[in-house]
Amino acid sequence: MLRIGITGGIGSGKSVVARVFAALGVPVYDSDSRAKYVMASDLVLRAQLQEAFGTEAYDAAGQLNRPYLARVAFNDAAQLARLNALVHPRVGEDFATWAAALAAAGQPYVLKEAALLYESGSYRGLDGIITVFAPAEVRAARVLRRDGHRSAAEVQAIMDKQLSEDEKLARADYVVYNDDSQLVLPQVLALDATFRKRST
Ligand SMILES: CC(C)(COP(=O)(O)OP(=O)(O)OC[C@H]1O[C@@H](n2cnc3c(N)ncnc32)[C@H](O)[C@@H]1O)[C@@H](O)C(=O)NCCC(=O)NCCS
Ligand SMILES: Nc1ncnc2c1ncn2[C@@H]1O[C@H](COP(=O)(O)OP(=O)(O)OP(=O)(O)O)[C@@H](O)[C@H]1O
Repeated sequence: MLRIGITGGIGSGKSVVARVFAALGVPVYDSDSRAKYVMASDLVLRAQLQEAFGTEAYDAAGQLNRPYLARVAFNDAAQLARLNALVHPRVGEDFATWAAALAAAGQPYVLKEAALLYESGSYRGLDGIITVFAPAEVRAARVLRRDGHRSAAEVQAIMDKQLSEDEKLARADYVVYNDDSQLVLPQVLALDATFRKRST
């Protein structure tokens, strides 16, 4: 079974593109939401996050305090590195377990969707990477429309913590253009055929 990564900067549309693969029956691992699930359910990780970022890392109901962590981590490279070092290895283990079950069930390929495949090093365990491309100004406008609670400066701060589009494009094995220059569906169908063929 192939393990294919799908990445792209904030607002590139990787979740939208991943949903098209999912509609074709491809299992998709959503690293963002799995990271949040692991941060909420893994008691060791929870204790480590509270030790690193204070008890405010969780709210009174025991839920992850995302606005607090976003403020702390997206404004300070050292704090973000600390958060990543605690969370990313656990997400890696969670993905490995998830993918092993699907391999045993005979899936030809699965997708791992993550904003940070290169930055987190998790590209190393994958058989190919798709980068979803859209220019920075288009991505910023989409995120401002989607995330009402984030300011333009906050979106820019997140972009500054991610690899540039140029670098992601240079390192990608496959690219899906989601900048309105091409239709997405034919690009996804072509990749789906490629991966099914590669897996045989
Ligand atoms: C800091 C947290 C709690 C903020 O949550 P919030 O709901 O406000 O934002 P959300 O998760 O939707 O992130 C917004 C966007 O920021 C970007 N982003 C998320 N984590 C990171 C990071 N560690 N480094 C750079 N960019 C990031 C992504 O493009 C993401 O879509 C959350 O992002 C988090 O737990 N991040 C650490 C875990 C992680 O790295 N997740 C990403 C893939 S594993
Ligand atoms: N081609 C498009 N035209 C218009 N809007 C789009 C297009 N592609 C995606 N969007 C919208 O842009 C926003 C960002 O897309 P999406 O959530 O898929 O991005 P993402 O890459 O997963 O971002 P993040 O890193 O924040 O998770 C969404 O609201 C989505 O509906």
